[in-house]
Amino acid sequence: MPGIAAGSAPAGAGSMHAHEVVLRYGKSTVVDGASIRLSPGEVTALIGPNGSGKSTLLRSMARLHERAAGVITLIGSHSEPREISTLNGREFAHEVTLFAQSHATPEGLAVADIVAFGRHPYRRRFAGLSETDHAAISWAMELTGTSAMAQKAAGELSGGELQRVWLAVCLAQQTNVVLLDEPTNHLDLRYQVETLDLVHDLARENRLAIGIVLHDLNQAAMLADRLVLMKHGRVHATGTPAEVLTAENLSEVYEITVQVHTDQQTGLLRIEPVSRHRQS
Ligand SMILES: Nc1ncnc2c1ncn2[C@@H]1O[C@H](COP(=O)(O)OP(=O)(O)OP(=O)(O)O)[C@@H](O)[C@H]1O
Repeated sequence: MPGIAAGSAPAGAGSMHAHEVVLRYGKSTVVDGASIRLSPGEVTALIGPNGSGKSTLLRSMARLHERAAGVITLIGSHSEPREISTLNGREFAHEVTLFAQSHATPEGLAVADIVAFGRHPYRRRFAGLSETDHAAISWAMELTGTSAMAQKAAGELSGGELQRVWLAVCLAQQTNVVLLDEPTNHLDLRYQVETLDLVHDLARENRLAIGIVLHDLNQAAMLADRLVLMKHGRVHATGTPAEVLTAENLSEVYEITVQVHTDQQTGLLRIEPVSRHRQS
């Protein structure tokens, strides 16, 4: 995937603040008073064990899960802070996109037509794609390495290829806030690294505010400016990677022994869970 070219990229400078959010499935509370702030130019990673509430929190920030309590504020590129529930659908879709963990595959549709879904918030009823739409679609496909498969049917793609197509749909939407739920799932080593590099560049070069769920703590240490470590629906720790990725925090949350050291060559934190077979 190539680096980011100017032109079709979003303007940047949006941000989002979720405050004391409570989320439930039926009577069961799965997020209990969590707060998270996404700032322009920064990658904020949500980490934590399975079932700790990361995806549900992200979905509530995308207005896909109703809140039982809490406030989520969006600061758009040129506007005052607004509670996200007060924006109409089109306004919200201009500001926030979500890369979800699972999608129904539109088997017969060509990749370019799927990426065009990302332009939906900008299109008038029955109108074709504008030049701006085409430019945004090409930009998103180039960044995600999907241009060469533009005319292929979705049903002919591998899981990882499809994953990149859905990422292209999000980018074609050209929002200032980007929410990504495990975008490196199913990707091979090359596309894992390239996707993380892309996320980094989108934050740095386009000043997007990015919230990303990651399971791989070494990827989180490499990519994130800020981390939110969750356990049982609550924020256990938040701060820079050095503040959050301590052996103590990780052992408490994952309930195993974890070693943390700084790689001498890269200066990055390396997190290593210790197998019980290696413990003396
Ligand atoms: N559709 C659902 N109906 C009922 N409970 C659900 C549903 N989806 C998730 N949950 C529950 O909500 C809690 C939080 O789930 P969530 O998917 O947000 O966690 P997560 O931290 O993203 O997990 P993972 O790392 O496994 O993706 C879990 O206990 C889960 O069982």
